[in-house]
Amino acid sequence: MEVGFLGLGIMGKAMALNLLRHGFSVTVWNRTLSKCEELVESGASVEETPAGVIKKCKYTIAMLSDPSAALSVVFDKDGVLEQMCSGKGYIDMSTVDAQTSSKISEAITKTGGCFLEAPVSGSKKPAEDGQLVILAAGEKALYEEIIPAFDVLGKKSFFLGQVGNGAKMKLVVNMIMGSMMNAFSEGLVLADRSGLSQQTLLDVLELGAVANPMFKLKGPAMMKNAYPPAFPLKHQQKDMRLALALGDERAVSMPVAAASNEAFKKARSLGLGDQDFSAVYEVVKVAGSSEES
Ligand SMILES: NC(=O)C1=CN([C@@H]2O[C@H](COP(=O)(O)OP(=O)(O)OC[C@H]3O[C@@H](n4cnc5c(N)ncnc54)[C@H](OP(=O)(O)O)[C@@H]3O)[C@@H](O)[C@H]2O)C=CC1
Ligand SMILES: O=CC(=O)O
Repeated sequence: MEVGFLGLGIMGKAMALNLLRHGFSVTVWNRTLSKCEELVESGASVEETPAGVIKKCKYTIAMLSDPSAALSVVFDKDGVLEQMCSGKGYIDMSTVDAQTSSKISEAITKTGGCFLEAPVSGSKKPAEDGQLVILAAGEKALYEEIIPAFDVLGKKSFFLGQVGNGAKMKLVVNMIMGSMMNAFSEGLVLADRSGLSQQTLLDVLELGAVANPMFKLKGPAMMKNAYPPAFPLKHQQKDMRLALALGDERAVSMPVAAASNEAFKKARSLGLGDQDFSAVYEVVKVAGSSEES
């Protein structure tokens, strides 16, 4: 199967490499074209524009940073729309809001092409291992056609109905994840300031009802103040912001998420946006400084 791939950041690179490893013919494009080199060494072809990829491939997947990137790659000069037509499918796996996704869907559909949004749950390692959870919505026929690629990229795919539902589900999940990361950071600080071992806290958490892979994976590095980027903090803050906007729209009060968003914003203002989202711990540590320290 031949697929195009737009966006070779942390996730896109891992996903495109995975497709190549599983025998797919992959044609890539990235805004910073030099990032395509590693993919070429692994057997990918390169095009110089998104339009070039669309022209060449029946199916094209995008994995871009945020709504503005997703829109720009579709609507700008040399973008997706210039070559989109009947018989082609565009699958946007970026995390964006439902409005952005719907705008892209309408434009693609007007050309006669098919659109699927398919944001993913799971970070760098699940992307490398083909263990993502795919939250698809949009054109059901395209979903069925692209399943061979989803089977390589993920451990489970959900089809959630009309465009927007995948985006909303992803934002709900990441709103919970961002709030959990803040609560976890506060727990690490509180344990430390109470004279308790943080490692023992991790061991206790692991055995109880709130055990989860995120605490287990991120905790040891956080204890060493290390935040190698798997899920960049700037993207987690974008997801909190978009989830809060969804809450505004639906009149859902979310004080926990709002407080977590403030902590991520503060972390960004301190220059931590490109670190892993667990770097919010740095903000919580400072906020948690008592008058005794
Ligand atoms: N990392 C993670 O753990 C996860 C991330 N996601 C989501 O997946 C998406 C990608 O994440 P990730 O790979 O981590 O992000 P990165 O920041 O590593 O990569 C972002 C990609 O978007 C491209 N890009 C940014 N702005 C533009 C623009 N204006 N025009 C064209 N291309 C642009 C970048 O190109 P360039 O190289 O030129 O900068 C790069 O290819 C995001 O929506 C994120 O929220 C979802 C699940 C997990
Ligand atoms: O969006 C991030 C993730 O880990 O899922």
